[in-house]
Amino acid sequence: MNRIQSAYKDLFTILSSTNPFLVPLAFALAILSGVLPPVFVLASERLMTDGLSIARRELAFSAIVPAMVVFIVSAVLPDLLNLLQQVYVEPRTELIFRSAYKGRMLQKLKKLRYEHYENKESREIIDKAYGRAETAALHLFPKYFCNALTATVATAGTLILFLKIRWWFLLTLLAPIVLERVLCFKNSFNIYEEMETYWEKEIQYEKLEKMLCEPKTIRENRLNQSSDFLIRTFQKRLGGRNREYERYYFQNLRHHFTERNISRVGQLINAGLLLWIYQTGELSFPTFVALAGAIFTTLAENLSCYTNIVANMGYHIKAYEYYDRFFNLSEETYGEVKEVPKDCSIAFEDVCFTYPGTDRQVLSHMSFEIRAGEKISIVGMNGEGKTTMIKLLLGLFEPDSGRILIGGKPLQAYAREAREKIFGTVFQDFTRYSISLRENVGIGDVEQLSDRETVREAMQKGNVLPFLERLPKGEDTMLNRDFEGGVDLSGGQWQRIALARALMGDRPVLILDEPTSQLDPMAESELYSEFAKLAENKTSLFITHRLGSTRITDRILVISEGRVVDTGTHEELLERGGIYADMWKAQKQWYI
Ligand SMILES: Nc1ncnc2c1ncn2[C@@H]1O[C@H](COP(=O)(O)OP(=O)(O)OP(=O)(O)O)[C@@H](O)[C@H]1O
Repeated sequence: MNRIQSAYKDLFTILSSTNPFLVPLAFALAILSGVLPPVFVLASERLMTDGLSIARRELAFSAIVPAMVVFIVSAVLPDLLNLLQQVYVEPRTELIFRSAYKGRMLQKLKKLRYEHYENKESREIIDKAYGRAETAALHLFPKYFCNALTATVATAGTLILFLKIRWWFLLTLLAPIVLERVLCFKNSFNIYEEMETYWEKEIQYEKLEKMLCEPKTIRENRLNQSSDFLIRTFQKRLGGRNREYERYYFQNLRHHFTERNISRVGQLINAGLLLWIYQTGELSFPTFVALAGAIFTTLAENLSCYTNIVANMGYHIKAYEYYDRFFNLSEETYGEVKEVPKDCSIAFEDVCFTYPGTDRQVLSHMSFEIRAGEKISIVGMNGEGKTTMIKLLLGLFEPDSGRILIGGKPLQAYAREAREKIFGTVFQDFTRYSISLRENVGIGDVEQLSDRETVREAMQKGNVLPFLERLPKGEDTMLNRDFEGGVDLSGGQWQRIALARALMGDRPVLILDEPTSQLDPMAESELYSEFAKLAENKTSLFITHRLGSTRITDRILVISEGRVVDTGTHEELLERGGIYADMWKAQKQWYI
């Protein structure tokens, strides 16, 4: 109950701060829509009474006109009010909620600890909250709130007409629907819980479906002729899920059937009671017909609408639980040190790390030191922990034990603004933003985004200029084909843009994770010969599988099983033998 209250408080605050007229308008429409049904019952009774009097020539025909007008207005107006609700209030509210909720959630996403994005449980909370909160809000208002208001007014108005005949109609009319809804209320939560258990399975086929629509996948599928196999896999997953739905609904069919018919039986009983009273001569024929009609129409519709809302509200309040849990997810924490260290030495002291939600220790007592300004290659076989080590160095994850020091201070000691200015990074799976080329580079340091000279300098260092000249609008060309006139680039060209982006802001630590994997031999060779200049005055970490390239750095760290197992220059490591020498021998035979 408290959650419903606070949800509504929040919704009304959002709406009134954006459009102060929307809530009063929705209230007015809802109340007027509720007043009209009992008026319709009265008008139809009056119409029949007057009609019979006219037939008996007791009244002139013109006497029926007022009742006829009220009858027509009360019959037609609800549809018009409903239309106004559907074409104005609901879409307008939807837009307001979308802006408010998306805005808030994006702000929270920005601050969230990065580890939540790679953690299954947190991912579920994020996805459910992000996908459902807005829909839940829209159901709570205007749908449920206004419909409940209309139904309450309409039901109360119609019940008064029955109470004037017998007080106990209050019990006989309400008891069946209350009983039905108590059962449905309980069951609607069960349906929700049932659906929750299948969420993971739904994700499995939804992700595959999304993948099947992507150009990258379509291209590979055409070549491998794997489309049919993957479509069959998708259908198998979807079919399995549908069978679970069917089984569930079949199991509950009898249950639903019994529940949903309690109110129908109640309607018949109440119509019988009304007939019994009519037989005593206490009711006129028009009153009997109008009220009997109300039992099966006005009253039935409004009571069932009202109670349906109560039943389904549980579903949407559950969505708010995810919304609350999302906002309770922990955020990045920062320290007090606001200055970027002058001496950007790096030290890992006995660092251990296991990804949240997994058992395997990926970094195991990792220790090493890198002096300020030193250029280091990091090598090792696949899956040994190189990228994980970088994620910890960037503060995306925190070690389970041990310390990471930058310039002699723990990483956590630095304030956000300082930490953001320490690292320039190119990840293996860098992002290809659908914005202009200049912006793609410039967002490496947003403060300098509008400084064309600085952005151009970074482009030059990243070797972007040679292909920039060939683009239709030069550096203002939109990249990716999501926009009209957008241009797609080759993998290597994108990689050069990512490198230029990392060079923005002249950050003291440069981290390059496989930066040449997509470059042609000429561009790769150029990057190696330019490396000393690119990394000038910077502490640099260069993760690579191309062992020859390690000679551009001062020293190599060899990573195996989550720790540094050897360090030295290319020549020293070859002489000493070991993992590096073995990897070099294996690779050399194909190049020399
Ligand atoms: N988000 C994650 N959650 C759980 N385990 C992960 C996650 N990311 C990586 N791992 C695991 O951590 C181990 C080390 O991965 P990492 O990416 O650090 O290796 P790497 O040395 O960079 O490999 P490569 O040379 O192939 O890039 C792998 O076994 C991988 O499966």
